[in-house]
Parts: sequence; C-alpha cells; structure tokens
Amino acid sequence: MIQVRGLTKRYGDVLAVDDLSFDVEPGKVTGFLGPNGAGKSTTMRMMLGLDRPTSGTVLVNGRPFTALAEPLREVGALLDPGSVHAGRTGRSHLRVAARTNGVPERRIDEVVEQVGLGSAAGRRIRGYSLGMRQRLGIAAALLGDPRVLLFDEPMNGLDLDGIRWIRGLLRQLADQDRTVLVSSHLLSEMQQTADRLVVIGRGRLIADATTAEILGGLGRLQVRVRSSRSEELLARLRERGLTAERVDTHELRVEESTAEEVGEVANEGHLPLHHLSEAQQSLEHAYLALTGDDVEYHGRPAEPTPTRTEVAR
Ligand SMILES: Nc1ncnc2c1ncn2[C@@H]1O[C@H](COP(=O)(O)OP(=O)(O)OP(=O)(O)O)[C@@H](O)[C@H]1O
Repeated sequence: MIQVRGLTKRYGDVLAVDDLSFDVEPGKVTGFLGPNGAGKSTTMRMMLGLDRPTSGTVLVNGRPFTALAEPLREVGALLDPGSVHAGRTGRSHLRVAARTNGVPERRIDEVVEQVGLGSAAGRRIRGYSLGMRQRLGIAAALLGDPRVLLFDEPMNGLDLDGIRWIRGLLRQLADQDRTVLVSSHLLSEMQQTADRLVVIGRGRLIADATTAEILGGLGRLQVRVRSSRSEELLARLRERGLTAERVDTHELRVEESTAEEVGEVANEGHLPLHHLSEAQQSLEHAYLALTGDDVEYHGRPAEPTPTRTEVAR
C-alpha cells in the first residue's frame, strides 16, 4: 500500500508535483498516467526516498521509505534502466544488489529465471538490447521479493513481445496481492494494463478511478484493418465475439478492441494484413482534453490521425 498525501515538489520556479493525494492499493495494477513532464518520475522518486518532498508525505506500507528496516525487501523499483554499470554482467549486477541488501544469492537464479534473462545473465550489460536491460532492471526490482513494486515507463521502447511480457508480469504480481504502480505517458498502453488509473498533469491530480470508469468517460477504441481476405477475417473477428463491420471492399472496423487483438485473430487464421491501426483519436483527444492545460509540452496539433499516437510528446 502506498499513501500519497499533499505531496508537493518544487525545483526552483518549477512546481513539479503539486499537492498530490492518492492511494495505491495491493492486488491491482495501478497505472500512473500523464503527459511528459507531468511529474510521474518525481513522484516515484519521492516514494523511494530519492527526492525530498517540499511538503506532504508518502507512506509505503504505513511508513516513510527512509524508515523501512529492509527497503529492498519491501519496495522494488525500476526507474532508469540505463543507470547500470555496463561493464558488468547481468548476474554480477544482481549479485552486487543482493549483497548490498542482504538478499540470499539463490534469489539471483530465481529472478533471472522469472524475467527470462536466461544465458544473457552471464553476458556484459553493454551488449544488452533495451528489452534485456528492462528485464535486468525488473529482475533487480524483484530480488528482495517486495510487496510493493514501482515501474517507471517499463514499456518504453519495447517491442510487442516485450510489452506483452511486462503486462503479464504486472498482472501476476498484482494477483499475488502486491502493490503495483506503473507509469506511462500513453493512455493506449495503460488501458490494456492497469485496473486503476491515477492521471496527473503538471503535477496535479486529474483523475483517480478504475480504468473502465475513466475510459467510459472518454471515448471508444476502434481498430481499422485491411486484408485481401477481409471476409474470412470478419467472420473470425465475430466468432471471437467482437463487433466488426465492413467499411470498404477490404477494410473492416472493429469496436472496442486493440490492434494487438485483431492482429492475433488474423495471425491465427494465417490471413494477410495490409493495414492495422487503432483509430484512437477520439480517446487520445479526450485524454488531451482531460489533461488540457496541464500538458507541459504540446506536440503537433491534434490532427485526426488513425494511428497509435503519443500524446503531448
Ligand atoms: N532535478 C530536477 N531539477 C529541475 N527540474 C526538474 C528536475 N526533475 C524534474 N524536473 C521538472 O519537473 C517536472 C516533472 O518532471 P518529471 O520527470 O517528474 O515528469 P514525468 O511525468 O516523469 O515526465 P516524463 O514522462 O517526461 O519522464 C518537469 O517540468 C521537469 O522538467
């Protein structure tokens, strides 16, 4: 359990976190969502005692992080996967972390196995792909078998396999009744991952509710897909219980699904795809409207675009 109360952080003129209050409960994946610069990382750093609040408090399992007797056994975190000694092997990185925190060495094999690092654990980190670095960072977070886990943008830069793996892991951790907080600036990523969402913009709390409640209040997700065998695809999508309809000779629209799901259906039937996109502008626009002036950096104007768009990059 994490309890954030009146949390505020000021860096000179910048109010990075502005009077935030929310709870992160065990047994659920809580998404911490907000555009770039919203204050997610700063909040997580304060949860971990890496930054001092200007005012307000964060309690982890009822106590400030600094008062935890064995922090790594209570809280695990993936913050910046780049901040590791690249000359070390993955295993020696974990060994150092285990020793420093009084974690038995046998845990190393367990977490290497759990994150699927396999033989790569014996290789130097400098040769790791981004996905392997993320897995190593997650292995380190899991070392102390903590009840509370924080992941800062764990899906950044990962391919679909990596994202699906992380999603599964987060679910598994929550099912073990752990407290799981995962940050992202992409609504599309969080809607498939989180049970609850805490949405912030410019350091302020914008929404704190279940994902379904927040999405229900926004827009609906649509997938557009083109295939030369669209008739078969349409049948398979409907078989799966999805609401799909034809919009053109080869093009279909699928309601309330994801590109991932539609892609899987096509793949199962060995059907060729010529286009696949999440028509998400209404949702992303709604998210932008929700964060509104709280977006620190506006990117391109919000032209309707049927692709998976990042908000406020
Ligand atoms: N050490 C620091 N010194 C000065 N300003 C900072 C510092 N750390 C963060 N900020 C500022 O605080 C605000 C919040 O930043 P933070 O990194 O917490 O946002 P974020 O939501 O994690 O964004 P991103 O998704 O880009 O990481 C930004 O305006 C940022 O520039």
